[in-house]
Amino acid sequence: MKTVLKAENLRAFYVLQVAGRKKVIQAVNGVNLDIQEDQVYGIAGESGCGKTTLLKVLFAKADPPLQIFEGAVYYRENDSLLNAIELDSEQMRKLRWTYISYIPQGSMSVFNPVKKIKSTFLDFLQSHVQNRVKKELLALAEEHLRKLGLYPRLLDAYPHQLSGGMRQRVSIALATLLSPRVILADEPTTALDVVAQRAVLQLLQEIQKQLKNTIVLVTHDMGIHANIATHMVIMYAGKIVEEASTEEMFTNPFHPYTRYLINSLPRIGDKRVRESAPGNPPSLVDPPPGCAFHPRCPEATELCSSKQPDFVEVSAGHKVACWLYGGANHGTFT
Ligand SMILES: Nc1ncnc2c1ncn2[C@@H]1O[C@H](COP(=O)(O)OP(=O)(O)OP(=O)(O)O)[C@@H](O)[C@H]1O
Repeated sequence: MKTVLKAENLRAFYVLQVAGRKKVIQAVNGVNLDIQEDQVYGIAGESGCGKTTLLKVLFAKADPPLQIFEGAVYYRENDSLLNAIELDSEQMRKLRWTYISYIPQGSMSVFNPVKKIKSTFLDFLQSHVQNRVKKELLALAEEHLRKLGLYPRLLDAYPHQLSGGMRQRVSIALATLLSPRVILADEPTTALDVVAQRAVLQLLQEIQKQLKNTIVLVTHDMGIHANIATHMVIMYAGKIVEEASTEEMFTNPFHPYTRYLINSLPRIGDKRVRESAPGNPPSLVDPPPGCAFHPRCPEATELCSSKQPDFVEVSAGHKVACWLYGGANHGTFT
C-alpha cells in the first residue's frame, strides 16, 4: 500500500490577542500521520482536542488566527511526495478537489441559501473543468449524483428545501465530483438522526468502494469509527496518543484514555453504568506537563506528570504514547 497523505511533526496554533495579551491555543501539537491509500482512516477524540484544526492543516488551509509553526503535510504525486504547505496558491488550487477534498462540518455552509443546488455544482465544475459548455457540465453533475444513488432532480432544489441528511449527502457528492484520492470529512453525521446518519455513512462507504480512495473521517463518535473505519488514531490535547487498525483498537486498547472512550459506548444487554473519562479536557493554552492525560488518568505515576511519553510501537502496527507500555522502547522512537 502507498502513502497518500503524510504529516510530519505538525504544529499549528491559534494566535489571539485577548485584552491586549497574546493567547496561543496549541490545537495541533506535534502530529505525525502516515495515511495509506484505499481505506477509511478514523480520527477520534473528545470535543476540542484539535480534530477539526488537524483536518484544516491537512487540507493546507490555515487562515488566521490559525498559523502553522512547524512541520510538513505531504501529498503523493506520481511517485514523489509534495509538501503541501510549501506549494503556491496555483499549485494548491490544482490539487484541491482533484487530489484532496474537504467536507466541512455543517452542510448548510457549503451552499448559497438563495441559489439552487445546481448553481453551486456549476460554479464548482466551471472553475475546474475546461472546454465544456454549461449543458455538458450539468450532465456530469447529474451522472455523478446518479452513480451515488441520488436523484439528479435534487439539483433543482434550494438548500432549505432538503432535509439535513439529504443536504449532507449532496455536499458529499459535490466534494467528490472530481474523484479525489483523499477525502477529509469533518463530523459528517453531526446533528443528524440515526436514519440520516446511516444514509450518510453508507454513501461515504460507497464512494470509498467506487473510487478505492482514502476517507479521513473525523468524529468523536466511537460507534461510527467501529462501523466504518478500517484504521484509526486517537487524539488528545493536540496530539495523537494511539494508533492501530480499528479491530485491534477496539479489542486491545492500550491507552487509558482510549479505554474510557470505548467503555463509554453503550452495549446491548449490558446494563452497567458506562464509564467515561473523569474530569474535563485540559486547556490547550497551558496543557499539563508530561502526558497531558495524567491529571485524569487513574493509572498515572510521577513519571507521567513530568515527562512526555514517546509514541512507541508496542505490537505490530499498534502504537501508543503512554508510560505504561513500551518499556525500554521509550526514547528510541520520536
Ligand atoms: N477559529 C478559532 N479561533 C480560536 N480558537 C479556536 C478556533 N477554532 C478552534 N479553536 C480552539 O482550538 C481548539 C481545538 O479546536 P478544534 O475545533 O480543532 O477541536 P475538535 O476536536 O474538532 O472539536 P469539535 O469536535 O468540538 O469541533 C479548541 O480549544 C478550540 O476552542
